[in-house]
Formats: sequence, structure tokens, C-alpha cells
Amino acid sequence: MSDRESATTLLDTALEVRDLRMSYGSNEVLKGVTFSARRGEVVALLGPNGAGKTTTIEILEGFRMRASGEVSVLGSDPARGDEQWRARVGVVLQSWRDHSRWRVRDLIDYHARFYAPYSTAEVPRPWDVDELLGIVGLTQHADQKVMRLSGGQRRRVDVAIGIVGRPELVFLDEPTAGFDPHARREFHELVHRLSDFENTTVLLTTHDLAEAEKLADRILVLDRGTIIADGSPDQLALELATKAEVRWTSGGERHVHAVEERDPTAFVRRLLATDSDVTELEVKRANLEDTYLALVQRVESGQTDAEPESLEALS
Ligand SMILES: Nc1ncnc2c1ncn2[C@@H]1O[C@H](COP(=O)(O)OP(=O)(O)OP(=O)(O)O)[C@@H](O)[C@H]1O
Repeated sequence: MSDRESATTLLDTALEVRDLRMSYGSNEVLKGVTFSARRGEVVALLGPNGAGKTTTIEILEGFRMRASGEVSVLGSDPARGDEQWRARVGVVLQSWRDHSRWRVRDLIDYHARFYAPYSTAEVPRPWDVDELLGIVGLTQHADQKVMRLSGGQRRRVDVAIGIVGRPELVFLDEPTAGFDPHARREFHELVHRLSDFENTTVLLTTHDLAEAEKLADRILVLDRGTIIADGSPDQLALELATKAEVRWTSGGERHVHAVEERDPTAFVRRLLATDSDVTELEVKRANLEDTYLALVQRVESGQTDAEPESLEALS
């Protein structure tokens, strides 16, 4: 790589994590986590309960110390991040902050003011509060006290506080927990807007596989403190898909066949060539949820050596 190329790569990288390790007492929860994220990329961090997702995010946010490893967030080590750095990073924690007596607009406005000194020509800070209330769907609740909001509406307040400073990178720990389908869709539009129009890097955790598939440019799967897969949703599905299911009706009977190969086309061709009565033909591919569950089960049952499985090389 030339000097110019490596400088461009450096500028293009929002997050760089190498061999990150961390223990709570004798319980080693991160065992050498390595990944990176480009500017403007949306990365979903998936993994079973207790895999180490929140711990990873808290280290990247600068809220928790690591045992070892290299971490760079927007070019700085979060363990030594100053106020200037913090103003460029947005955080939505997993648990609610308790601001129950505040009115929604006042609370967001209060947080917004901290960012004004860090406004630049390229990134005017903070976000206009009323515009932001509209974007997160809280305009109608602007004058309500936080304690009067529903769980999902309260979560939108957390998201608004997390992005009010127009962060270059935002960490969202289970941002859509408690969202109804409408709020979820609006939130997805917000994430697309942040990444497409503001070039914001987004690292989010979720247990909703469909959400990860819709939102993420890249998916990381963390299991027992190790990254076990890293790739786009399509790469993951293609590489790890187990079986496709073909269903059809023939002679009034319903049939189901699990195709072992990745591509069920050959099976379907053979079927149609040998049986002219086939109707109601359906091919169901493994979705990301099937893929994810198969992968975690494979690792947990010891069928792989749990080495990080980079799928980027496949693209
Ligand atoms: N403050 C703490 N003190 C001791 N152990 C902790 C602490 N926080 C987390 N742990 C343990 O560390 C491991 C990883 O927890 P972490 O919260 O990072 O997982 P997670 O992947 O975010 O889980 P979830 O999906 O349930 O939110 C778990 O075994 C958990 O019990």
C-alpha cells in the first residue's frame, strides 16, 4: 500500500479495535476482539446474552477500561478521550437515564447546549432541537414530562440525546428495545439518514436479526468474547446458509425437500423435468436468523475453532 493509500485508509477509518481483552475479576469476557469500521458505515454487533457486546461498546465509549489491546475511535484512544473528542461521539446506553421530571424539549435543549462550543464549519453543532424532535417523532410530546412517556417514546428521547451533538460516530446499545413496528421503521429511516446524509458511523447492538439485516452494511457476531463472523448480511447468508427448503404440490399431495447445496436451482430443474404435475412451487432460503442460529450453535457445540471468520475476502 502506498503512503497516500494508507493515509486515505486511516482517514476513512472511524473505529479500529485490535486484540481487545477485558475481564471482570477472573471472568475473561473479551478474548481478543478485532474489527474496524469505516466512516459512514452501519455496523451491527450481534451475539447471545452475555457475549460481551455491551462491555465492548462501553470500552469504545471510554466508559470502561480494557485489560489490553489497541482501540482507536475517531483517531483517539477512548481511555484518554478529551471533551473535544467526546463531542464528536454519540452514545445511547442500554438502560434509561432517569430524567423523569424534565420536559422533553427542555431536556434535549439542555444537552444540546454542551455541544455549541464544538461547532465547526463542517459540522455545525448542535442539531436544531425542534428539527431533531421531528426527526425522532417526538414533536407532539415536546412539552410533556419524560415520566408521562411510554417506554418506546422514552427510548426516542435517549436516541435524540445521543445524536443531538451531530456525532461523527454513534454507539447505540439496543436502541429499538420497546419500539412498536412504526417507531422501529422511523428509527431505521433515521439511521439511514445519519449514515447516508451525515456520513455518521453507527455501531449498534440488537437482538432483532431482521433489523440487523435491514440496517447494517456489516454484521459482527460476538460469542463468548470472540468475533465469530464479520461480513455483510448477504455474505453471511451466502457463506453460512445451511439448507434451502423447496415445497411443492403434486398429484394433490404437498411435498417438502431440504436441499443441501447452497443453490437449489439444480434440484428445482430436475424436479420440473421429471414431474409435470408440480404446482405451488416455493423455495425458502435460510434467512439471517437461521444463519445466525446455525453459526452460534456450531461454535457453541465446538464444531469450529471459533477463529474470527472474515467474510470480506469472499466479496
Ligand atoms: N459490571 C459487571 N461486573 C461483573 N460482570 C459483568 C459486569 N457486566 C457484565 N458482566 C458479565 O460479563 C459478561 C458480558 O456481559 P455483557 O453485558 O457485555 O454482554 P452482552 O453481550 O451485552 O449481553 P446482553 O445481550 O444480555 O446485553 C456476562 O457474563 C456478564 O455477566
